Amino acid sequence: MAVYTQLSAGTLGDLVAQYDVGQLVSAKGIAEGVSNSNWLIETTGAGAAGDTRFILTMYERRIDRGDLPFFLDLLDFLSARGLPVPRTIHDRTGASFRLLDGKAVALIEFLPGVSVDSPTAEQAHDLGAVLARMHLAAQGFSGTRRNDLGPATSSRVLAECGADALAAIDPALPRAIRLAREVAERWPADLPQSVIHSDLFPDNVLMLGSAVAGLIDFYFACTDAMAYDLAVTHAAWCFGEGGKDFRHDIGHALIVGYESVRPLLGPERAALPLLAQGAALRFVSSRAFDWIDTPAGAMVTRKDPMDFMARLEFYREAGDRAFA
Ligand SMILES: Nc1ncnc2c1ncn2[C@@H]1O[C@H](COP(=O)(O)OP(=O)(O)OP(=O)(O)O)[C@@H](O)[C@H]1O
Ligand SMILES: N[C@@H](CCO)C(=O)O
Repeated sequence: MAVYTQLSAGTLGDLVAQYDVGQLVSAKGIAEGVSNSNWLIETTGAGAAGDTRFILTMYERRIDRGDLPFFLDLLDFLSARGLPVPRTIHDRTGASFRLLDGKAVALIEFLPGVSVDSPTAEQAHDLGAVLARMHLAAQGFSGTRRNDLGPATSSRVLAECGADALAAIDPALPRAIRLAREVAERWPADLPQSVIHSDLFPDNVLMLGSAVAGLIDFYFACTDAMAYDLAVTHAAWCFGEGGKDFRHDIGHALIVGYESVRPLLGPERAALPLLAQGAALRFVSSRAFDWIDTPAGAMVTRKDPMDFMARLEFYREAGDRAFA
């Protein structure tokens, strides 16, 4: 479920009329996603581009409205540089978002493509290349945003969850408290940075055949190490069910694809095993926090932190071998 707010046809029609996109034809709630409400909007089309399909997003929670200009300007910046990123449709006054019943809403370009559960090596190679192109392009973006989900945060969040609450999820989970502290203490501070996506899971990538057609959901984008973004993507894409069954072919293709555009520096490559552990802990901590925070009967599917504990243990044990 990801339509938290019901909007009447009249409200939607009035909203769409604020944009030069033609008249509202239909609006369908999109089930995927958990953070925001999303609708697929169809219109009669207008304006230079003549597009008739759009995504309407209502920002429900977690997103600080002060960050919206950063996220939406970033989409426009990357799209204008030829990256497969949806641009923001600006309203007739030029604004990239509007307020509706006190909540921010934005109309976003619709991109074709489907999310894949189990990528091919070709898809992983293209994803790596697109990620590197995005990093290089984003170095020219003037906005900055601190990563508020870095290793120090993971460590603090897990400690605050507490060993007892973590053990209630799984007896092996409290160990994450110590591991997160150790990773945070060893975290490299001087790797080259750009604006990174930092949440590039399969559900945030739209594929057409073996090529990436869209990168979406930039709402965790922040200024941080490019190699960390590669490590997040590696952790998100290269494992089977439950974080088991590492797929070396996918990891290899991802890194080769990335380096076909932007070769890694020596210190970046050397840091990958640690960065991947930090990436795994980022999702262990946010998932554990959400698990404890979400009542069992809530209509939101809780994501299992143990899927990323399995990845963490793999990266600890495999070291450089995971990135060969
Ligand atoms: N620009 C786009 N073009 C085509 N489809 C899109 C676009 N943006 C979003 N979608 C569709 O809407 C779904 C939900 O979007 P998204 O993942 O951004 O949801 P969310 O609730 O904001 O994020 P989260 O993944 O954090 O739950 C996506 O899975 C995709 O199917
Ligand atoms: N992609 C994340 C959710 C957003 O932080 C996860 O799978 O835990």
